[in-house]
Amino acid sequence: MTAQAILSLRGVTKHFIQHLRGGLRLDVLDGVDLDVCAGECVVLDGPSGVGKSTLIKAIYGTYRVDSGSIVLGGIDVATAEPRQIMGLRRHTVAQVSQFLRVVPRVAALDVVAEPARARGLSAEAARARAGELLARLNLPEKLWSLPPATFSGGEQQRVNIARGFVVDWPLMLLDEPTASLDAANAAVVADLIEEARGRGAGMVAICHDAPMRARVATRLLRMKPLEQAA
Ligand SMILES: Nc1ncnc2c1ncn2[C@@H]1O[C@H](COP(=O)(O)OP(=O)(O)OP(=O)(O)O)[C@@H](O)[C@H]1O
Repeated sequence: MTAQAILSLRGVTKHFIQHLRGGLRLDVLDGVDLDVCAGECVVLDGPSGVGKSTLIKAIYGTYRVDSGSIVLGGIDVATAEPRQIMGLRRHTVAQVSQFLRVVPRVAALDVVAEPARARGLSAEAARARAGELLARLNLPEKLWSLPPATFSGGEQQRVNIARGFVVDWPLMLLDEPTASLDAANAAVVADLIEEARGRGAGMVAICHDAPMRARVATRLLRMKPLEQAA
């Protein structure tokens, strides 16, 4: 691990067995190395199906990898116990996908404030920070007290983004965070990414939109499809 690396991957390898295709073996990641330092936003680059989401899910501890190491916060996610992964998700790493996992009957403002509350901020301070973010992301204030279940795709995505940025995470994993946003809101997300980088956050992102990618990426990790055995 280099001096200031927040995240360090070495030799990460992963395959899937596709049971619906007669147990076909699909090799997706083969020896991925990556260091992400404070203030960097590394964008994963490669064709559809190359393994970008798989790599993000492996870093977040959702997918187990076959071999290699994924070190963040002094813990190797590749071999960590579930409670260590939960600890990393509470203090060190956040994943922001394009879809909000809707919590029934909880107001949008509280959905956004919750990670800040979980990190010890008072209810008042967490809600104030949540409100600032929702306002910046142009979510009408009349929606803040409603559960997001019935919100449009773009409204839910903005709630999700606000929830991701409500805490100053050391590492953020962004999976198409602007996929259903208009240009004005996508620009706000780009600002939030830049501000988080300025605070020293490291980021790994998937971003298909070329102008957005050009704006946020400090570096690309080029991923190539693996040759599959016949
Ligand atoms: N849980 C799973 N079980 C079996 N195969 C999977 C699983 N998750 C992903 N795959 C397969 O692994 C390959 C890589 O998928 P992944 O979603 O990581 O690609 P991607 O690069 O993010 O693609 P896209 O840009 O289209 O989102 C695909 O062929 C996919 O079908």
